[in-house]
Amino acid sequence: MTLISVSDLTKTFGNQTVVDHISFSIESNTSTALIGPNGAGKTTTLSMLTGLLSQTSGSIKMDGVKDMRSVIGFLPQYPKFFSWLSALEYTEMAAKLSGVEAKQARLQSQKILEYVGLGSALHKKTETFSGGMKQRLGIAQALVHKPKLLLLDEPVSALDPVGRREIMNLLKEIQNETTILYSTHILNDAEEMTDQLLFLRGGKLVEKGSLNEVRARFEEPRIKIKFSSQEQALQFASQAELHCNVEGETVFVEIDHDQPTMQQLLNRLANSNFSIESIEKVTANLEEIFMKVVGSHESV
Ligand SMILES: Nc1ncnc2c1ncn2[C@@H]1O[C@H](COP(=O)(O)OP(=O)(O)OP(=O)(O)O)[C@@H](O)[C@H]1O
Repeated sequence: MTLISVSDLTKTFGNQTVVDHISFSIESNTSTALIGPNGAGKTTTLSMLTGLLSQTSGSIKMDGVKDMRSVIGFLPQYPKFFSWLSALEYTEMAAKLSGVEAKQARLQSQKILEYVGLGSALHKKTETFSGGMKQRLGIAQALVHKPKLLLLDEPVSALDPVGRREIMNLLKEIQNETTILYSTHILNDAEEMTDQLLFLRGGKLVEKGSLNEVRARFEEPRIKIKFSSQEQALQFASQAELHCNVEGETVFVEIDHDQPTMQQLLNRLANSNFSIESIEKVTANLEEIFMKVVGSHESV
């Protein structure tokens, strides 16, 4: 079921269009990543979805919802945690600001802090928290009023690899109960849990689809052959009459319309005097795909 539909959403500041007629929809209980380099328009898009920023044109619609703010939870890119508040006080404050009644706010805050793994830090001041704990707290305050849509602006960008993994695992769990839209400039973050990828570049939506769909469009399969020396690699590449790139003693043979097949190459190498260390089929990694997608010009 479609939870939110965005149509031709546009934002201009002065004469600069920073979000340019983007359209997409998000299904309930799915996770969507808004991916793009610095300045692509991710924060501006999320700010319009939260209602913090009004759009210049275009529409944002959620079926049956008049005031979207009541059904949206938001974690900004640089949240302020008020160092003098405890985790419980901070989360309760967020709940009350979202209209939750006082007694219920306390109960829901305790519950959500347990859920995000801060059960033992309820009464600790936020100033003592690590980066990972702060992100957990930020997610808790965004979830405390039980929103239908959770918006997260770069939730893992400032974390080390361990913190990043922990938060991504938490988001995977949350996704079972809530719909998530998060921004990132790191495609690897989107690898496991994301149903839909939206690539922004210069304010335009340049690609959208599932990770597998995007992969299929941009993966550029190659066969990687490692020779015993660079000399052999260069010799093979010059004789092969195939599209080859040489890196040290390794040759990457591009596959175009399924040609050449692995079998063809193996047959060819078996009938030669080349000394081969390994041969395997490889595809572009996610970072390479990201560079290709954000380097494209067409909008979708
Ligand atoms: N209030 C504003 N006034 C003028 N220009 C703005 C304003 N807010 C954002 N911009 C411009 O809009 C563009 C998009 O910014 P935005 O913060 O949305 O990008 P982003 O993709 O979130 O980048 P980052 O990854 O660096 O956070 C940038 O060129 C930015 O300078």
